[in-house]
Amino acid sequence: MSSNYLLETSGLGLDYGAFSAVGHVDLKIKKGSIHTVIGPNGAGKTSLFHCLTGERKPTRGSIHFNGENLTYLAAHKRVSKGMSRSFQVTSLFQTLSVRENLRIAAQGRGGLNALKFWVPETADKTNIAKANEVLEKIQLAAFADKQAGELSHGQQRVLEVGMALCGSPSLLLLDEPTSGMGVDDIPIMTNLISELGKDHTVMLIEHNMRLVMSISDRITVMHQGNILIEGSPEEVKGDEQVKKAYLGESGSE
Ligand SMILES: Nc1ncnc2c1ncn2[C@@H]1O[C@H](COP(=O)(O)OP(=O)(O)OP(=O)(O)O)[C@@H](O)[C@H]1O
Repeated sequence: MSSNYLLETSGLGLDYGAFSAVGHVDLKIKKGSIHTVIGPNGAGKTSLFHCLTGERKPTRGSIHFNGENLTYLAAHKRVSKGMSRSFQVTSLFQTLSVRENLRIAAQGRGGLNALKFWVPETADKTNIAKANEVLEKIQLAAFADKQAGELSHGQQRVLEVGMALCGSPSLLLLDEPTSGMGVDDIPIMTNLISELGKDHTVMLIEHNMRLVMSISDRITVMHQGNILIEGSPEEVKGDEQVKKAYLGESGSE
């Protein structure tokens, strides 16, 4: 496997019964890039994402990460290999402070440790330091002692990304980071992902075309379970096949 790529799939596919949600996907994500997967509704983006995170076992093909085959590795073991996905708003601890949420996420780096009540003092100091570092990065330091449930929806989505960052991932996987966000909050997420892209490899699924076109290094367009094209934002923007695939799509801007 070429060392240029952090993640490579080969012939990756996922069937739901007789239906192929993902056909044969060869996805290559370059180290240090922001790589976005787009496509019309039902194109198979989320199914592909779930194969990458380990939430779904692929029906065929392989996934190599850092040169290692982890096609069938459990989701929590992928986290310890350096793959981290954003949490869902529903998985935030609403009545705990923003800092506590981050500390718990940092504690969970080794898997299910997040749920342990007793943590050695030195490890806890490291987790608190990580939480504080991430607080700065996601620009929520001013809200550190607020309950997560008191944040705006947009800030909660930012906190989800922060929780994924607490795992110090080499690959950050984001599933529609702006979904449900108000238009005023979208630039905050756009800037955050763009900033994170400076020292992380980021793979995301996203519908907001303004965000996609402004921050992506590479874009993979999926259609009916397969890759239609992969290219730079400019290449994708002008592609006739892509326009055709999106015809009749109202979910994209
Ligand atoms: N659990 C499931 N069982 C059967 N079919 C499913 C299941 N999950 C998804 N599908 C189907 O697989 C296809 C791909 O769905 P998927 O959610 O991966 O697409 P998507 O590109 O993420 O779409 P969207 O942009 O709407 O989220 C769709 O036709 C969907 O109806």
